[in-house]
Amino acid sequence: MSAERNVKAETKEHTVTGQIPWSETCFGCNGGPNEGVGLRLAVTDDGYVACRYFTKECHQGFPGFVHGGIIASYFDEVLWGQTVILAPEASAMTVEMNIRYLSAVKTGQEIRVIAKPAKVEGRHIYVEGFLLLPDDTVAVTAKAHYITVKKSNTLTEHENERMKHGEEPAYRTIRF
Ligand SMILES: CCCCCCCCCCCCCC(=O)SCCNC(=O)CCNC(=O)[C@H](O)C(C)(C)COP(=O)(O)OP(=O)(O)OC[C@H]1O[C@@H](n2cnc3c(N)ncnc32)[C@H](O)[C@@H]1OP(=O)(O)O
Repeated sequence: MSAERNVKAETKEHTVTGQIPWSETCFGCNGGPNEGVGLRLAVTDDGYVACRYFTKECHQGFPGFVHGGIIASYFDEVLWGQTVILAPEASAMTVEMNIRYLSAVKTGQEIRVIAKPAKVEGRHIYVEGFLLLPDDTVAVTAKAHYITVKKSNTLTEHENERMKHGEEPAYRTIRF
């Protein structure tokens, strides 16, 4: 496997057109006192799901660096966002994920996590993504495979109540 390390992405500004609804009960969405991750997923006009995120000190593995399991959570959440665009009437669960950690990600900095437009084959949704450091270095890449299930099989009435809908994205463009 080739190691495409220290590669800088060629970036451009993308227009944000909306935000994926988030849930208080989800570890990836909830950034409250229980120390969830707290990601907000923006949707761009060219079909990406993208997230600007300030990495938290409480998510350290090695001192000063984000734990690899937390980085996996960033991807599980952001790549999952593509499944919401593709199958809003369903809910999708992760069945496989492959992550390549190319460069360490420091805590206390703003990163961007991006999900490319997905490939769909029946119930199977395949999504790829990447994480950019502030200097546009591609630090992590990921591929995930989701399977759609009926929403009623995964969300309780209580969870549905705690879904947030009307929030506006915090930014109008995102560079990646
Ligand atoms: C807008 C909504 C908001 C919600 C807010 C909350 C935010 C949530 C954010 C969450 C974000 C993060 C998300 C998370 O963290 S999701 C949490 C982590 N993931 C899981 O726990 C999933 C565990 N798996 C299952 O529960 C079942 O397998 C599911 C329900 C997915 C399918 O079981 P079901 O009984 O329905 O279907 P089936 O068994 O007939 O299989 C169907 C097809 O799938 C294929 N297959 C199955 N497994 C695998 C595998 N491992 N690799 C490759 N392929 C696999 C299988 O061969 C078959 O293929 P085909 O024969 O059709 O070709």
